[in-house]
Amino acid sequence: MSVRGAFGELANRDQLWPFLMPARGARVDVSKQVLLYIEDLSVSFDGFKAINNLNLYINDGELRCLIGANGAGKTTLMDIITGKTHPDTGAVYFGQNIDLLGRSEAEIAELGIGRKFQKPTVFEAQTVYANLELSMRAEKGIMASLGSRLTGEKRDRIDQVLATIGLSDERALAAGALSHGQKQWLEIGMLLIADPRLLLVDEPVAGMTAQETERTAELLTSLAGERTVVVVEHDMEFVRSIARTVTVLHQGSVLAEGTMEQVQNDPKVIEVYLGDEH
Ligand SMILES: Nc1ncnc2c1ncn2[C@@H]1O[C@H](COP(=O)(O)OP(=O)(O)OP(=O)(O)O)[C@@H](O)[C@H]1O
Repeated sequence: MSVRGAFGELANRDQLWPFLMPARGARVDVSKQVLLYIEDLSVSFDGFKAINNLNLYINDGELRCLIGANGAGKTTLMDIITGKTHPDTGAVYFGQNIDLLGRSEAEIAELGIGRKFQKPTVFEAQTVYANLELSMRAEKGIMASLGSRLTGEKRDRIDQVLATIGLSDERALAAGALSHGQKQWLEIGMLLIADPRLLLVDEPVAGMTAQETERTAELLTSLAGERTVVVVEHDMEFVRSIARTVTVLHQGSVLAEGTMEQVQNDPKVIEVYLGDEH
């Protein structure tokens, strides 16, 4: 399923004149229903293969969970997708037409790939609303941040995101006053402002209460469909509650893939990862 192909002159033009770019995500070719192609990917650190000939395909609109023991390569994989780490070999395509390798982190974010790190990094002294407003201004670039006022459309967008993340009633609260779970949702909201096509979420429920975990499951499930969501998580109960397809990474490669039930009963997985739980 090779996706190497002509990237085209148009894309080069877009790089030169970003203001000519059509609406975000509009150019991503998902005619084969696959949003992310990762093929024959490898990267070594000091001779150690953190990613080892990895092949992974994420369908457009799906909610995929990545699991794997410590050091399996999950973070490194996210780092490669988002342009933070450059692989030694392999291909990473966004849709069939956009080669992500060689692009900067900023360019990849611009293309509609948002990443949520484990620790929330909201602006604690600012209100929930102001945090969302700030990400909108950052998103729109320098021109928008030169003292321009929010238009009605932008305010509607913030209201919409507040409703999605369940923080409409907390809009005037300082972000620092939110619970840990609420901060995580706010940070997801800050990513949603940019309307990403693909959302990469690292350990979203670590440190959350049971109720917050449940709410996060609902949130991520509701985001899938319209967007594609890839979640890295260690909490197996949570993974069970949200995942339709689970990919198990081990030593930088895909060890197994399928429903939670399938991977749970896969002897290879039991041996290397879920053994203790069984
Ligand atoms: N920049 C780096 N330099 C050297 N080694 C690295 C670097 N980044 C990752 N590694 C190594 O690569 C391996 C894979 O690490 P990675 O962080 O991707 O695993 P992970 O699956 O995310 O683990 P965890 O669940 O603990 O976060 C580990 O052995 C790690 O020590």
